[in-house]
Amino acid sequence: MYQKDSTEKGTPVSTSFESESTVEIHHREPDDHHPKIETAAAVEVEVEKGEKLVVGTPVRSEKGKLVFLQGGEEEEARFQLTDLLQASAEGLGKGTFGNTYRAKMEGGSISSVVVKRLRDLRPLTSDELTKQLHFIGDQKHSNLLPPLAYYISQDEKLLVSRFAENGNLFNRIHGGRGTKDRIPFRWSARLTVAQGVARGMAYLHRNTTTKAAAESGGIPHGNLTSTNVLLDENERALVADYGFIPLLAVPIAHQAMICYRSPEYQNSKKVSRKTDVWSYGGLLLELLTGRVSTYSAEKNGGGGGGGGGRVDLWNWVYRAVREEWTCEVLDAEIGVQRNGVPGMLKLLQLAMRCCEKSPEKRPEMAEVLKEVEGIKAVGESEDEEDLSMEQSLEDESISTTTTSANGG
Ligand SMILES: Nc1ncnc2c1ncn2[C@@H]1O[C@H](COP(=O)(O)OP(=O)(O)OP(=O)(O)O)[C@@H](O)[C@H]1O
Repeated sequence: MYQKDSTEKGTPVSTSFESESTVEIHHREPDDHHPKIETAAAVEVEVEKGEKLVVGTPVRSEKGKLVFLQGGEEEEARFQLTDLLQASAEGLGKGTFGNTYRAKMEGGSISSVVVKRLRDLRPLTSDELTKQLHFIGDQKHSNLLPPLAYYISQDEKLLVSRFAENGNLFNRIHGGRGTKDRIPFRWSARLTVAQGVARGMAYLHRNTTTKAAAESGGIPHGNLTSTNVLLDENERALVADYGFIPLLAVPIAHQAMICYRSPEYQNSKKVSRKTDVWSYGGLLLELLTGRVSTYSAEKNGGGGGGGGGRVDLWNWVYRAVREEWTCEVLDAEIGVQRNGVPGMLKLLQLAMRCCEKSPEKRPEMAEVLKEVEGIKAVGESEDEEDLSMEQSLEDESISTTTTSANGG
């Protein structure tokens, strides 16, 4: 197992696992406090006319081994448990499930993977846990980051996924503001991210078209935040960490979604497609305003300082729209791209609809996707014109400032 439990970002941690041949996962009969979780194994969902998706695959009993999930087979040829054992690890942070590390492997054709130590799980049987992990692994879309493999032993429950080269969206939006290290995050790139996230989310929701599937627990996402949207080497948005809420112990699950909690979630503590739509609206507000919601700032170690970066995002934007200073809510970094402003305002309106207090008034993700895909980014040459204007505005120091997540 990991010898040192450090969550400090960038702290090298030596890794070594104990090889174990048996697994002990709490076996407990369901009761009122530990209700049985419906797993996905037997659920068949009609996703489109004539197309059947069988969610959940039979689980092989492979205790104490690195088990590759569907789609991880390619990696199976590229790295094995022994490679992970020898990897050096760097703490990336601590999330709802526990600590997350980047494991850097020597040689081999895959150099880095991310390892999550799952903590505070519900008392699940081994079967329930692995079925849900396979169910999550079965979700395949180019804007999702599925886990590649898992490892379960007496002491450890590890989840392995691809390392996203460009980190998370929170840092992309807020990182390096006011410093020379800031890499501007243009409107067209933000719109592409918004569209990518909508595609990934609409895909997840597509599979909840039957009651049985909805109860299977794999989806909805349940914890969509800007730290759970990762960016690959081409800055493509990858939605991560979906479908885990049903695995978590109840008090821990209730701590999730701290950034983008919808009003009804605060009362019912139940995730749904509509709580996801609210979270997506929150994500759009963060993308458009460059502001950090007070809640995510707290979660991410106080980021968002420096002159009004931290706000109660929803109330602030609602007030702004009511009082007709709409354009002023836009992040100055994109607000100067004048040709893009109509598209930005359309996206802002969509964000507001996603954040309707009443869940029934919120659109479904499929509708959201259609709308966000209908918004066109400005052409590159227009972008360039805007940039020269932006430079002069920057000189007058009008940009809003925030700081990066995790103290970065
Ligand atoms: N596959 C990955 N590639 C690159 N960075 C990652 C990857 N997975 C997680 N991270 C980053 O590692 C850090 C810790 O992630 P973790 O999922 O443990 O917590 P979180 O996303 O901050 O919070 P929560 O789990 O509550 O949503 C975050 O900054 C996250 O963006």
